[in-house]
Amino acid sequence: MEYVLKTNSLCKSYGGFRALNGVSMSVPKGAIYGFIGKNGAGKTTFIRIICGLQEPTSGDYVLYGKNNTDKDIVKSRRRMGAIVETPSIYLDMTAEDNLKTQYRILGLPSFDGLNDILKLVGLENTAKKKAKHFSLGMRQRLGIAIALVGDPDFLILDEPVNGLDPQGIVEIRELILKLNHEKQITVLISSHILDELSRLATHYGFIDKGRIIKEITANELENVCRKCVRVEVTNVKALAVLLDELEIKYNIISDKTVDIFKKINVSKLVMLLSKRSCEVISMTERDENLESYFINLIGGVTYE
Ligand SMILES: Nc1ncnc2c1ncn2[C@@H]1O[C@H](COP(=O)(O)OP(=O)(O)OP(=O)(O)O)[C@@H](O)[C@H]1O
Repeated sequence: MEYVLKTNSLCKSYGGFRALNGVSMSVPKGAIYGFIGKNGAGKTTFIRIICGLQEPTSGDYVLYGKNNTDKDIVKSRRRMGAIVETPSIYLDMTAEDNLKTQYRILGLPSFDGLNDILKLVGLENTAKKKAKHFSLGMRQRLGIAIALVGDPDFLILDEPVNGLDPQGIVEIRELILKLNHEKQITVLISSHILDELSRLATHYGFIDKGRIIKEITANELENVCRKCVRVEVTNVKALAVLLDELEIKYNIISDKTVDIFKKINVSKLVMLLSKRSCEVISMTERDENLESYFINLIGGVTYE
């Protein structure tokens, strides 16, 4: 597997406080990597370090094959666009002038591709409207447009849908998917809006108290979180044999419980089992999602 970013035991201390405590994570090329953690978990600190805005206290990382201590890390960073915390836009300027400013900051010789970027983020018709008159969603899309100047193939977005209304959230989602699918841009996206992230991400990294507690692919997570009915019976073996006969998928959880991954006809199941001297003690529908998975991971604590 090819990785855009690999970090190795990154630590960051502020005085005596460890904001990052040995973060090792890997972002595969082509991924939409959902970076999940509650407020204060260390997401922004991590992103600031990767963007070169802060130095790690210890540990290192490799971005596009270059170690952060390597002089050529600057070249790797040119392949990256980012929004850290809030997008850096000039409110008194139009979308076009904001982009032109970014072209100049990056020292690009012409404004080639500017109109394409405006179109891509759906701001091509904003003409002379200044960014201060944009909706929050438009500002966020302008922030992404600015991050796209220089044609990056890795985009880092820190909480891009925070504070947006449902329509704004959908627009950002569609934009991120378009950038990933059509332009093959790898995206690292931090968020604590897990329902939204679960519609996008191909990979997840969970951070808590400055530590990565789990990395998992969306497919793996789907298997873990599959909708199922948990059935408690007096004879698991009899239930397993019956489910095999009916070609229904299941997981044996304990010597009394089985998770069944299909809608089942309860009365039929109870009747068939009773013929095999097996009683059903209880039956519960389980629908674990990204949010409950995360809460379980961090030890059952709710988050803001
Ligand atoms: N410059 C700083 N000086 C001291 N402490 C800091 C500094 N920056 C961040 N911290 C602390 O480090 C911890 C991690 O902060 P960080 O902003 O990285 O978290 P986060 O996961 O991005 O949270 P949020 O979702 O609220 O943005 C927090 O406890 C924060 O108070």
